[in-house]
Amino acid sequence: MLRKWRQLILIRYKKICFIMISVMFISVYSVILVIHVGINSAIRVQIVRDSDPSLLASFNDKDYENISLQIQTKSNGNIQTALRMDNKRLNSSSRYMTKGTLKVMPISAEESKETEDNIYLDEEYSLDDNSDNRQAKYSSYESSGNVKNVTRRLPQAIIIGVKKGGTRALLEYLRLHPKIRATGPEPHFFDKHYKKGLEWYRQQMPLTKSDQLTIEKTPSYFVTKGIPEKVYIMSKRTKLIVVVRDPVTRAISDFAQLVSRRPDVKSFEELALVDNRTKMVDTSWTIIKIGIYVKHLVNWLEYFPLRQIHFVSGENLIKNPAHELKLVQDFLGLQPLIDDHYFSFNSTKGFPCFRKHANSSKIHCLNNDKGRPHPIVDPSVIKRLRDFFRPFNARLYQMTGHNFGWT
Ligand SMILES: Nc1ncnc2c1ncn2[C@@H]1O[C@H](COP(=O)(O)OS(=O)(=O)O)[C@@H](OP(=O)(O)O)[C@H]1O
Repeated sequence: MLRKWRQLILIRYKKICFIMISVMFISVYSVILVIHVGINSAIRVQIVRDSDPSLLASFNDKDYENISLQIQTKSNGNIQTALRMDNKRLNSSSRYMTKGTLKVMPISAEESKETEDNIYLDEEYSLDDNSDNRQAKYSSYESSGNVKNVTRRLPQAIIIGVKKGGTRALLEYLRLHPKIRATGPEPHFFDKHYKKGLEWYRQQMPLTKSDQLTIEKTPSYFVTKGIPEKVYIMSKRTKLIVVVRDPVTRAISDFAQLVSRRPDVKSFEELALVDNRTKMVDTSWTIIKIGIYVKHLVNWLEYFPLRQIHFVSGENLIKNPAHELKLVQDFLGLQPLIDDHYFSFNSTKGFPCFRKHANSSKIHCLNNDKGRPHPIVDPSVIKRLRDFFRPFNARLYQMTGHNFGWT
């Protein structure tokens, strides 16, 4: 009798053990499945304010480490990439603003490599809390219902380059002018979306009153073949602005951005020279090619007279932004309203920051993607690059009648 009971208990015990093990197994599997689906599915965003044409999205699900993603907007049936980021850390407080219907999705590793090779991404479009208000103001006009006398226009002026020259700073400063309306992200119409047509391009532009100028900036235009003709076809009256910077510092800045996305990339010294023995500069490296400004300028001069191209000194835009802004406003035929009162040098950041109104006490700075620390480069390689760029710089000074003072 006792034996029978023992046997019965043993059978029950085995059954209970089996059930417990199964439950544990299923739970562990489910957790793995949830994590897997969570990583691979599109990232969800919360639309914080969808009554406004500018939607503010916040990533509210969880934190993401090293993720590549893009935000696409859909407006009048057109899908546009509003923001693209590589190897970013996103958390619940990362907030991005864009227009239209939001779709946020991770980019495949393959695709993200392609972007890194051809980086013209402007991370400044990711908005920090300070610029949030600015963007809210920027969009409030569109959402105010005061749309009777406004329309979207093709840009009358374009900041066509150069990458890492200070193009974002210039656009943000110009945006302070009441007669200027500017796009937030870089539209990349002439180099990436040309097939979509001018109507698509126009739709990317902000609403403007008849006396306001529409401006966009896409720094890759300056160096991309075929674009001068395309801009000419759009309008031969388009005013062109190029922010130039010492090509050696520009190259290092461009490289610093590359490293921030691809930490495993070769050293600057290795990439800049064909080999260490001959010390020949590798002119096939995009980062070097971009800096031969005069060669790109020649392509533009085939279609536009020099008087229609205004050069901004990237160095002086940092040292004396008000002066450079005065020259740009003159070039655009605008009253020079953006003056000294708007700027305040932030010694911690090492750059000028700005007020939205001349008498406002609140100061706004560009985010940390602008003004990255530069890597230390072997002085002999710097010298080699200076020697390389010097004749091209001299020709640029001669052609433009402007000595930018690069040694
Ligand atoms: N006010 C202010 N704040 C921060 N940074 C400033 C400012 N004015 C000019 N700059 C310089 O702008 C450089 C980035 O240039 P771009 O905006 O043209 O870069 S991009 O091509 O759009 O990625 C950036 O280059 P790095 O310093 O190498 O990061 C800055 O030197």
